[in-house]
Amino acid sequence: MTSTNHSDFRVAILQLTVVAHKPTNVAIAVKRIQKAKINGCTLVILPECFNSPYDTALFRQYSEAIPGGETCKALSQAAKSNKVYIVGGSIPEICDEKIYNTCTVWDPDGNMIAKHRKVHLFDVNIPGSTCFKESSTISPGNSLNTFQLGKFKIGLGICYDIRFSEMAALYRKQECDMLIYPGAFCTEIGPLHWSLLTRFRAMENQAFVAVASPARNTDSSYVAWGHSMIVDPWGKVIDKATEKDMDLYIDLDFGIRANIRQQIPTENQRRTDIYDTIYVANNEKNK
Ligand SMILES: NC(=O)CCC(=O)C(=O)O
Repeated sequence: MTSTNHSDFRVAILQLTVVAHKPTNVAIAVKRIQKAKINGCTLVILPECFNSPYDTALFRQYSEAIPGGETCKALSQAAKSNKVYIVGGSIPEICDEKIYNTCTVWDPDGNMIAKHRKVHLFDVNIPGSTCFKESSTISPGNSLNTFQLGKFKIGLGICYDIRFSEMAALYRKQECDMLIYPGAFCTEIGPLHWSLLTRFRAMENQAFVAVASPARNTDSSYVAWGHSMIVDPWGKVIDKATEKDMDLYIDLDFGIRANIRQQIPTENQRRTDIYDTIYVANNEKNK
């Protein structure tokens, strides 16, 4: 479990305050990306719905084409002028009249190198707490998506996607070194599940996991939990934010991932003969 002072690269998680005015959200993101670059970061991660309130009634109004819309143009330019990789949180995307909750990834030349549409939509009904039906306006994505940062492979999910261990396991199977989930848990569920899920996905997949939330804004209809964080492959929280508007800059040493995979080699110890039939058996039963 030893760690060294070696850093493969420095990552920034920008916990931005999201307001109703889209150009303000985008301008603030661009400024903070520049600041992350000045602080030596190679990869910058933005929160879920960083250019729009997280509100089903507003997603269509805020939506834009990818990659032709104004937010993508700003992210592409910011990546290019600062020579950084950007995981652009998520934005409401419009395509063929459908709306998606979509994350874009930009390389230091300003090229879009990946795009992930939220696969699992946040439809929950907890009486007296949280009722949200993302599927009332958002359509789900149907694919898993990764990108390469040098020799490291990174898998993408958006918020509610983190609850589905199968998705993370598939990324593990694709040998992802890190998983990134822009997310906006609410203040009711966040305290119990946000950190737990992040640590669990990191520990069970022996990968770094970063979650990036908007800052808490009590003026918005949906109040985000905040507490963006990054967890190492042992499940240890390397750094975390409070609920406030703030940025994290974290050095990542991927050697630690090789260590845990060697020391606790669960990857080679899987009894797939027993449990990989779990859904097959269910499907057969339901026929
Ligand atoms: N934006 C989301 O998907 C919220 C997910 C969430 O709060 C959860 O509890 O899961």
